[in-house]
Amino acid sequence: MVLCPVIGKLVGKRVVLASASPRRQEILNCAGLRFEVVPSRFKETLDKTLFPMPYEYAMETAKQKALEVANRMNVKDFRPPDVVIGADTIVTVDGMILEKPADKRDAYNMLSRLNGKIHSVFTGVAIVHCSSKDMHLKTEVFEFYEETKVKFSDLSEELLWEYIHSGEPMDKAGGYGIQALGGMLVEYVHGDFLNVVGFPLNHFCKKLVELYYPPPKDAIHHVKHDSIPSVETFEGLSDEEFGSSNSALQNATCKLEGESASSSEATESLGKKEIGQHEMGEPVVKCSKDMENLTKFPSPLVELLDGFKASKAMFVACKLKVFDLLKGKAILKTKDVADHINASVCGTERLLDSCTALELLKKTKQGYSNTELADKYLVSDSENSLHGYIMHANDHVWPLFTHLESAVREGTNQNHRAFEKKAQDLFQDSYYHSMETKLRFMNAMDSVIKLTGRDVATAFDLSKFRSACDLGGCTGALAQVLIQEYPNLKVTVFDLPNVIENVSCFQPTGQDTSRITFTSGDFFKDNIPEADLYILSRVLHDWPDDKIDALLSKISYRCKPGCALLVAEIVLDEEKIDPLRAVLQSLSMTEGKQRSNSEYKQLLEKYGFTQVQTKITGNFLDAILGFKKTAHTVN
Ligand SMILES: C[S@@+](CC[C@H](N)C(=O)[O-])C[C@H]1O[C@@H](n2cnc3c(N)ncnc32)[C@H](O)[C@@H]1O
Repeated sequence: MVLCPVIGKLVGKRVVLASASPRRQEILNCAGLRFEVVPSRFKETLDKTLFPMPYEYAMETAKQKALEVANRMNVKDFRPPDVVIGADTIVTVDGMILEKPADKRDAYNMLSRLNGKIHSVFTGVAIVHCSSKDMHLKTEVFEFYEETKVKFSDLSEELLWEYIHSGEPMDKAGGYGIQALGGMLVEYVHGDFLNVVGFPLNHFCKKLVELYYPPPKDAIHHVKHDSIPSVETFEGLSDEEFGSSNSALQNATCKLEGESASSSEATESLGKKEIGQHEMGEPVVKCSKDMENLTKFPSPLVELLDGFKASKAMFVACKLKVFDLLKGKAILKTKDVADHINASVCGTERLLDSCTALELLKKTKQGYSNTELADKYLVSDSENSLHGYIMHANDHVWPLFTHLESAVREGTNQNHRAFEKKAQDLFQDSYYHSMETKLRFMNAMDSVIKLTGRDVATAFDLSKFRSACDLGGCTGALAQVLIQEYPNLKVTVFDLPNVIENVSCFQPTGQDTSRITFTSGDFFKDNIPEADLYILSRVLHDWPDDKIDALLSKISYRCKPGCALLVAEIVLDEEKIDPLRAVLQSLSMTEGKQRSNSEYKQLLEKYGFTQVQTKITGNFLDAILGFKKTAHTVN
């Protein structure tokens, strides 16, 4: 239930709390806010001496926490959330800022400083509104702080230590938690209690009012519509009106003359308050923005409803090479584009307009041209082109997803329905069943690694390894990055014979590839080459447990103590609901599955790899590294 009408302003928006604090989550949850939690990775290490006032430090830290999350999510999800909320709580006493204690001794020092005295608790809050254009994040930051004074009783050493040994002080600013055992230390509080807990809810709601309910404008603005006379609207009803129990009011849609409902019907449903004076003989309907929001089609659902149309529009424009035609500074009229792509003028116009609405093209009087985003990623021969991956999505993934309902009902891959061919082996029978599909798949893999390979290769320091073997290394795109990053490394790319036969057309010109060797074989049946470092990039998620067992047993057997296995996959969160692209990818129902960090760790440990570390890169693929401890025996 949404208790506070201003919180309702955030309904339908993707709101993220950039804080791991369970107390902040609880306060905002209780207020009825729906949000995701993405703890910030911003280190709280700003130089305190740069801030004349302690609350300035708290506000800056809150802002940096929120911005870090907004940036990370923009890169990860290719679009930012709508709102990110950051907060930072500090305690100040005798001009000193106290944050979370590092250990028990630190907690003792802090609590001794507070003992018997009045101190201030400041929480800085940043509300960051996000948007993005061509993947460039734009932010608007609104900040505030709240101060609460707290008086500690005179406490004995024994009590202080007893409290410290309870473990409660460790993750709390100032070393105490007022909402739990720490409440016993406090004589009185002046100000907002929840601010001491970690989040000044009252001030937050006031800030939302300020942001979303600007004072009513004297000016009434005119709404223009082709088929109806211009009418006037007021913006911003009061909270009271917004929260009115009159359900007819809440459910009412603004009805204007010329629309199907008569004005008397409108008067009835909206009540007198909503129907204004007649000016110049025209009815004036006062329609608050809040009511619009309540009755508006929820935007996240609109995005989901239309998402498939947007994807397909981009796929088709790529397939017809529209972006290739408009590459660089080219500007073309509809007719010219239609002629070049051999398509109808009316169909081409609709496609070009849709791509413009999707911000892939720009439209001016002179014609259509590529946006920066399209030039960089959608032109088929650009350095960072995702064209290959998009064609794979169009020609392979799309048909599979048209049978999603059957996939869910039957719990199986839908190759037989989508391609009229049962796939015993995903690669031989599906991706590689013709030269065309094989090259398309190889192109898709190549294009993704060109964009993410560097992050995988540098997720860990691999400089101590002299030889690597990229199992299922496909075109050798990751091998290319590895030899550039590590001058002493030689890489063997191991893949199926019909892949290795075709790698030559993917090799970069003018680069030294002498440290890369291509070897063909089947990693389930054949011996795998010897190496210090084995790599499995996007291999494990494709196979069922028995195949994984065969492959990892073989690698473990070949891998000498001190040597390592590097896995590149999208790592799911422990709840397996994030990142979205991995969750959705699993719907195509290959026999394999996506895994969480703890599952990858367990899997690697099962096959004799220790010190397993994971790096979430923030790019398309994450990296997991484990070291072989002792020789593993294959059963
Ligand atoms: C999903 S692709 C990943 C390619 C590449 N590692 C990457 O991350 O872009 C899986 C690769 O494993 C290869 N592969 C599949 N089955 C194989 C097998 N039995 N032996 C060797 N390679 C195999 C495929 O040919 C393909 O190149």
